[in-house]
Amino acid sequence: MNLLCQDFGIKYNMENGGPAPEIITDKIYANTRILKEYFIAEDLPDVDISVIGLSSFSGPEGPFGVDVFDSTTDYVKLMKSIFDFGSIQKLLSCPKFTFCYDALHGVAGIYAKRIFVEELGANQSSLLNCTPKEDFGGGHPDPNLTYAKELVARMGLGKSSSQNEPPEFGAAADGDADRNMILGKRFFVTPSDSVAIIAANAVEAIPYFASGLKGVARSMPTSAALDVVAKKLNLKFFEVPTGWKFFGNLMDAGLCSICGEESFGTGSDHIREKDGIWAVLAWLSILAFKNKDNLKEQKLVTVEDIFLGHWATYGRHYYTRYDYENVDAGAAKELMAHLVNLQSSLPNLNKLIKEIRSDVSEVAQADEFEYKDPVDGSVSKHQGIRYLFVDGSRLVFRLSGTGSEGATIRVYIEQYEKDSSNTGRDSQEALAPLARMIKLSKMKEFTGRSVPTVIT
Ligand SMILES: O=P(O)(O)OC[C@H]1O[C@H](O)[C@H](O)[C@@H](O)[C@@H]1O
Repeated sequence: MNLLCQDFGIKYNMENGGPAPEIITDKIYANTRILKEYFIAEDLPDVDISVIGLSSFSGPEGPFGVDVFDSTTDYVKLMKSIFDFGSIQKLLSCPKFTFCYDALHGVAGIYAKRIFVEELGANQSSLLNCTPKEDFGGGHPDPNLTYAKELVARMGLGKSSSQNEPPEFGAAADGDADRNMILGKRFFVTPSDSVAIIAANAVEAIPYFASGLKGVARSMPTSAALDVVAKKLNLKFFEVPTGWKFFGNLMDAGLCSICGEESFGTGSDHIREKDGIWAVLAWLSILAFKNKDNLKEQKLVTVEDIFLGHWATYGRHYYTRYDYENVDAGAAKELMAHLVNLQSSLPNLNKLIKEIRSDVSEVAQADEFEYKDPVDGSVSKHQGIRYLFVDGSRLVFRLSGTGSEGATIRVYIEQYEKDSSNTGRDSQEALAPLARMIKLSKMKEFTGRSVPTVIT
């Protein structure tokens, strides 16, 4: 990677293994447009990647080797340097603590067997879909309430007909194991809350963070649950555009220890990507810490108990995301332009809001999110259209950068509730008045859609 950067004449540290910054991907793209030919080494024998060892070859530029190694061994070593495996082991061996991990037939299965079963002593029956399959067993390896169906049913969420008592703790990973979903018994953990709770408990529960957090960060559309933790704990805080590369810069500069995105990505500065297994170990560490003097008691501290305690201290950020998938790309662009237009006059905007629902608070600030990287000074514009309300609520519109057909419009709806007697409501119900504000976007008129394709 370093070579690549030198070739491009750019001074960028890409040895950190994180996603490439735009300046590099732009250069790569430019190169693909001037490439005239490439060579294929047709007679290179296959390397059996199921066998560990070094294979030597000779090529036109001299001898070279292909080293096949077991990446789980390196990963286990790294995780052992971060977490207290002994305390997690005690938790997992407590008969009252039940656990379920769903790898959705992705690569996480290999790591789950090695870490949760072999290293930490979890029961083999705790693992669901942990054999990696090329077609993911016909499923879609996305760790969310829609696609992790089996886990969701086992955890007592959704329309489960099972009579069995759900496990205390459940988690899932996506196909390449960088994203995660965390669940408690009959309890969904939003990714925005997950990173906030990990940050609030990291110093006490995770040895790697024992000397304190350098700072925390979230992507713009992720809820502000992390902001209130940072404020109370007096931590450096960053709000960055969507995309992990922005966290990497902060981490390389020693400014950020823990970060997360609403799109089920959570991680720390141990690497420069999100890490699905790390997130599960972080949650197991918090549960182990909260239960350290409690394992022989009648009742364990549950995921839900941790949430109730957290909301009592920090308040709750009700949060939901609506996705309108595969809409006409032109219509999506027009809708976004209309939303930007609406921002030109706050009085007019607030008049429209009151006409839709008089009990929704006024917009105090409306803008397109723009980020100036504090490390390299680069500026990223048009990173989502924000409506920030006087009472701390937010409505954010963004075009997905990963959708495969047409355009996907994401709408993020968030409302802050400080009063602890009001933090236990159903989030769709609590957010219903604010969700009506989607009308501002003329969604139906532009796209023909009156309901989202997916609600998370
Ligand atoms: O643009 P979206 O479809 O919302 O996807 C956003 C996500 O894209 C990729 O998966 C990146 O690795 C994530 O860091 C980012 O959150």
